[in-house]
Amino acid sequence: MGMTIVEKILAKASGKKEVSPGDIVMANIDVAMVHDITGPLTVNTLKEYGIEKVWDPEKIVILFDHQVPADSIKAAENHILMRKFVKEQGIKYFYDIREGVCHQVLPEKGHIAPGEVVVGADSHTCTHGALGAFATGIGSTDMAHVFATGKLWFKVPETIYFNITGELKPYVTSKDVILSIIGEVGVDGATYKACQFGGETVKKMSIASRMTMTNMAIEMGGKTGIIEPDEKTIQYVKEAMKKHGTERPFEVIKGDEDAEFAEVYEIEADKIEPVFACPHNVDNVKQAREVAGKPIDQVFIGSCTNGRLEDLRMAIEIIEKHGGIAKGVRVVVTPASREEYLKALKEGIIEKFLKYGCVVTNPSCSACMGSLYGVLGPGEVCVSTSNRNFRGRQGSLEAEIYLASPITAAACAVKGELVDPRDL
Ligand SMILES: CC(C)[C@H](C(=O)O)[C@@H](O)C(=O)O
Ligand code: SF4
Repeated sequence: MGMTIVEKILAKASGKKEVSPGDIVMANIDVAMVHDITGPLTVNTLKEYGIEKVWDPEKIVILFDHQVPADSIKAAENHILMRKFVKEQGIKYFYDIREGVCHQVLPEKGHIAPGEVVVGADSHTCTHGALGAFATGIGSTDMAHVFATGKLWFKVPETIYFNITGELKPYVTSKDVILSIIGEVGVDGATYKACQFGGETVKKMSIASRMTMTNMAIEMGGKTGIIEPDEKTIQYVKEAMKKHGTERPFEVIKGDEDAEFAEVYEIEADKIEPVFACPHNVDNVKQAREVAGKPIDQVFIGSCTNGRLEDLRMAIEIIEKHGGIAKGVRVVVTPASREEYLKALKEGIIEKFLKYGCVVTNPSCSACMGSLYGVLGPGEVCVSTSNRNFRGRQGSLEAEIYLASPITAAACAVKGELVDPRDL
C-alpha cells in the first residue's frame, strides 16, 4: 500500500522503509525553533536536566517575535536569558527583536525545505507544511528533549485530504477557503490528523496564500497542515536559501498515488463566499452577508496568517478604491516580517496605510495576541485577519473578534461595520 507525503517524510526521518498511521516513530529533527515566550522554559528545562550542550547549534533557530521590543521587565528578562543561551551554545541562527513573526521569518530565510521534519515551540508551526515539510508545534519541555538529542517521537498521524477544485470568485481568498473548511470540520474535527490540502485551486495559489491555509490546520485540531511541493515551492525555497546563505540539499517528497486517506473532502472553490469566523470559536463560520451591519471598533491586518505582502496589497487596494477608512474605526496594520515590511514600503503600501490614518506597527505578534498594541476593551468589536477569536485573545473577555480575509477586513474598515466586500 502506498504512503501519504506525511508518512513518507516520517518514515525517512526515522530510518524506516514504511510506516502506517498509529505507528510510533523516533524521528530525526531537521529544524527546531523556539521564540521569546517558549524558549526560556526550554532553556531552564535543559539546565534542570544538566544538559550542557545542544545537539546541533546549526539546526536550532531562536527568534524573538512575541514581545518585541520588550514590553515588560519580564519580557526583557526572557530576552536576556535567551541571548545568553545563544552565545553560550553558539546558536547559528538567532533573530533578535527586528525580524518579525517566526512563521514568516523561517520560510523567508530559507530555514524550511520540502521533506524536512520541523518542530517549533509554537502551535502555528504547521504553517511550514506549505513548503512540503512535516511541521508541528510542540511544548517547551519536549523541545528540551529535541535540543538535547535532535530526536522526538511521533505517532504517525492519519491524513485528511482536502481536494479543492475550481476557480475562487472575486473577493474570495485562501483565508475564506480555510475558514469555510474549519466551519465544516469543526475545531476538533481533525484532532491529531495531518490536514493535506491539494487540487488545482491550491496549485494556482501563491506560497503566501498556501501558508494562510496550513497555518490554520491547528484550529481544527490538526497535527499538521501540508501541501505537496511543486515548482513554485522549489523556486521559493531555493531563492530564500540563496538570498540568506542557508543553502542545503533537500529531497522533494510527495505522496504515493495509491496512498490511503482517513477521509477525503471535495471542496468546490467557486461555491465559497467571503466569510467571518464569529465569536468565540474559529468554527463559528458564517457568510459575511449573514452578519453584515454590525458596527466595529477596530480592524487588525497582520499576523502569521495574513500579514504578508499580498495581504497588505489586497487590503490597501480596497481602502484606496473606496477613499479611506470609516471615521471612528481604528486600523492596526502589522507586516509579518521586516522583509515583507520593506517590500510594502517600496511599493508605497505603507505610505498609503499611513495616509489613510491606519497605525502601522513593527513586525511582531503583539496585536495578534493583545499583548502590547491593539488591546481591546470590554464590549469592543474587532475584525482580525489572524487565526484565533477566542474570548480574551486580544484583551477583554467581553470583546468580540471576527476573523476574516484581508479583503473583507479592509472592507469592514471602510464601512465601519461588518460587511461582505462585494457589497461596498
Ligand atoms: C505564545 C505562543 C505559545 C502561542 C502559540 O503557541 O500559538 C501564540 O503564538 C499564539 O498564537 O497563541
Ligand atoms: S502572529 Fe499570532 S498566531 Fe502567529 S505566532 Fe504570533 S501570536 Fe501566534
